[in-house]
Amino acid sequence: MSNAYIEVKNLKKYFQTPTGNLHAVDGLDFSIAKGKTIGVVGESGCGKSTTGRLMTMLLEPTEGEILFNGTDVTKLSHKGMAEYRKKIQIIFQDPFSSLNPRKTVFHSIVEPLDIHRVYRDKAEKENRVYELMELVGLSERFVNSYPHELDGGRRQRIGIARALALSPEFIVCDEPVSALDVSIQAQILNLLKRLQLQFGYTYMFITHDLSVVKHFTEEIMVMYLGQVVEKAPVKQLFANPRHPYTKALLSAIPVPNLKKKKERILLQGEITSPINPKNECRFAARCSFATDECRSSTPEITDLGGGHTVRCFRVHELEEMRP
Ligand SMILES: Nc1ncnc2c1ncn2[C@@H]1O[C@H](COP(=O)(O)OP(=O)(O)OP(=O)(O)O)[C@@H](O)[C@H]1O
Repeated sequence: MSNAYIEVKNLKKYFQTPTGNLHAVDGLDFSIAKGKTIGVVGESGCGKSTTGRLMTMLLEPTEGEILFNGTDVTKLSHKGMAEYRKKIQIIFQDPFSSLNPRKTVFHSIVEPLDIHRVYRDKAEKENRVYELMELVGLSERFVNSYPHELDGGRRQRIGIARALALSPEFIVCDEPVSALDVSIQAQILNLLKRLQLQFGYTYMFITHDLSVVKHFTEEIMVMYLGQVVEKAPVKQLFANPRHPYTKALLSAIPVPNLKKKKERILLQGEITSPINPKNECRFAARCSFATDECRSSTPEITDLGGGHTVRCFRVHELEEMRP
């Protein structure tokens, strides 16, 4: 038996739509070690947020297992689920829409403590709110401010303080910096990193932007239409991406050094529908290397060793073709 802290097996989420079953997440397998971060990357609609919501059980999976310390949380009793919910938290992209505009900073942060009745003593509870504000770098002078009176970075700090309130173990960060200015992005990423070092949090970091996770995660999982097409330790993925889709994503990251100018790979062709997907490689319609085999059967995952896996029929052939 594996001793992974979090282990996900064959996780699926299908949504019923008027035209058929939409395969939002279609057979994910991965694990996360305690205190580490997994990055989940891919274009809009590939199933990143659905994966995050499944991990926090805000959505019920259609199939599959989510083992948390060896316990399958998809099968928890009502009481067991209440305990699990305290250990896992989610930080959303847009704190403005996830915060109640009529609640002050104090009331936003105290809410999870009240819902879970953590403190009987009022003074202790207030102290905890101030402690959380300090942890996330939010000055006490904002305690009675409303979200609209604060900038995006400070609003996200409230979102983080709320997520930390119940002392979680695992935090899903769903595009936590995408709505922020670049200068503020770095501050929030540094804060999340510092908190991880201080409290040993395990993170799932969801983003459409590979450059954001480069210095933040140990491992990256690239998703395309509900499936993982490539998973690797972060350095390996940036140094030697093997799936044509990962290569295209990486080619879109601007490089500051003009001498190292790289060619951007533009993806052409229509994105395959996630509704009742055919038996084919889901990337085939946009892949310039696709063959008849790619258009008539689904590739299995190839294990390249060292934690690097790829879902592509032609992975070895394409490596040989490299200049
Ligand atoms: N409640 C729902 N009902 C029907 N379809 C849904 C539902 N939620 C998500 N989907 C569909 O599932 C697919 C995956 O959506 P998801 O939001 O997980 O993608 P994403 O990668 O997070 O995209 P984005 O970055 O735009 O949020 C999309 O095709 C989306 O339209």
